[in-house]
Amino acid sequence: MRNGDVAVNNRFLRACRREPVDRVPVWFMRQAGRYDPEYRQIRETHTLLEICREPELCARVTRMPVDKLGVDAAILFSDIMVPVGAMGMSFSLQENVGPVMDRPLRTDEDVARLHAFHPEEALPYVLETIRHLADTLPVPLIGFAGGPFTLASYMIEGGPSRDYLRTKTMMLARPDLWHALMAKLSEAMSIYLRAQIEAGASAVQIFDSWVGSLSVQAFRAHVKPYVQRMLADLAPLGAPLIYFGVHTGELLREFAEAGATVVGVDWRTPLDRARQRVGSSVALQGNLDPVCLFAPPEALQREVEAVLRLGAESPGYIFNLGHGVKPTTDLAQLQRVVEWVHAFEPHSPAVHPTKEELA
Ligand SMILES: Cc1c2[nH]c(c1CCC(=O)O)Cc1[nH]c(c(CCC(=O)O)c1C)Cc1[nH]c(c(CCC(=O)O)c1C)Cc1[nH]c(c(C)c1CCC(=O)O)C2
Repeated sequence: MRNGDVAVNNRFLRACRREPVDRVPVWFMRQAGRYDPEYRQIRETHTLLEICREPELCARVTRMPVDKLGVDAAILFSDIMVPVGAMGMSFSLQENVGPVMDRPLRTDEDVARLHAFHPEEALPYVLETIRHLADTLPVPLIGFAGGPFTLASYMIEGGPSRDYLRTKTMMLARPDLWHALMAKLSEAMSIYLRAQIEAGASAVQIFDSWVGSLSVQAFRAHVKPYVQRMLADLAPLGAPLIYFGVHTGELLREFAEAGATVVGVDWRTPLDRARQRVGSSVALQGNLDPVCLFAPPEALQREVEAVLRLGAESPGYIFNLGHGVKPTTDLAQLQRVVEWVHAFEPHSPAVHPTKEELA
């Protein structure tokens, strides 16, 4: 694969497709962010949404971790809330808090007012950024959108939440309204992701970060059909489809069944257990605890290697954190992790302690 004169490193895409790889591919959720002094400097003069709206700057920020860390994929710099604005709900991104809606979504009228959007018309800058990156990056570009539960939770709660009380109450008390909302969100995000792939994203990730707050039964009844529909709509495009949320150990099998081709795993579930749950037809991505990046290098290296041994046991594995890079992380620690992941021999049989050694 080439971009003009640049050869594109495709080990990330090969691993997504469970094909043999020379090295385990690695990228980090939130790999462009406040841990990087250059990013903090840009943020002194631009808000996050301003960066998103300026294709040249947005492409530069997207590319920074590729050049600084040596990761095997870039992820579009944007936010899951960007298309929420295009659907007619205004919000702000508050530092150290997250998205806060100007007016939360609570009533039938609020759901009726939410509208579909044409990505080329409503968010032309996103697609322009993707086109520019797809022509110039030395690694594949991952596009993304928020998952329907996570977007609904911000809309309904009005901001971050601990217990998703209003969201789950709507699900139970007003199933008709809930289903209307899920249908609108999943359809809009599926159109948005399709546009990203058509503009040049090689893979997409659905960040349903907070869906792990649901029981397996609630996920099956109230969310899974919509995720399944999104994934089925996108499957014919041939791009790998990553589905991720935190606290989702019990849901991993459901994610694979819903049609994800790559399942993201947080740090709570060991990757061998995740593999048992999802079967052999999908790839896995994860799952170093982001807090391990605050450990001394020797301790960090042990943790990275422990993750690699479990993850690389079967084909189709992408190294990542179990959630996003924390803002106070040391950039040098991320560089070390990339080096160690790339030094690991993916095909060497994992070294298991013998029964005698364990005894
Ligand atoms: C839940 C969620 C959001 N946004 C996103 C999610 C899903 C991933 C996850 O679970 O973390 C997705 C997201 N947000 C951002 C990206 C960029 C791409 C990347 O490097 O991963 C991605 C993939 C930029 C951003 N989006 C945000 C930042 C924080 C830094 C800044 O304000 O510049 C970044 C880099 C703001 C944001 N936006 C959101 C939150 C919770 C926050 C953090 C608030 C804070 O810590 O100040 C909503």
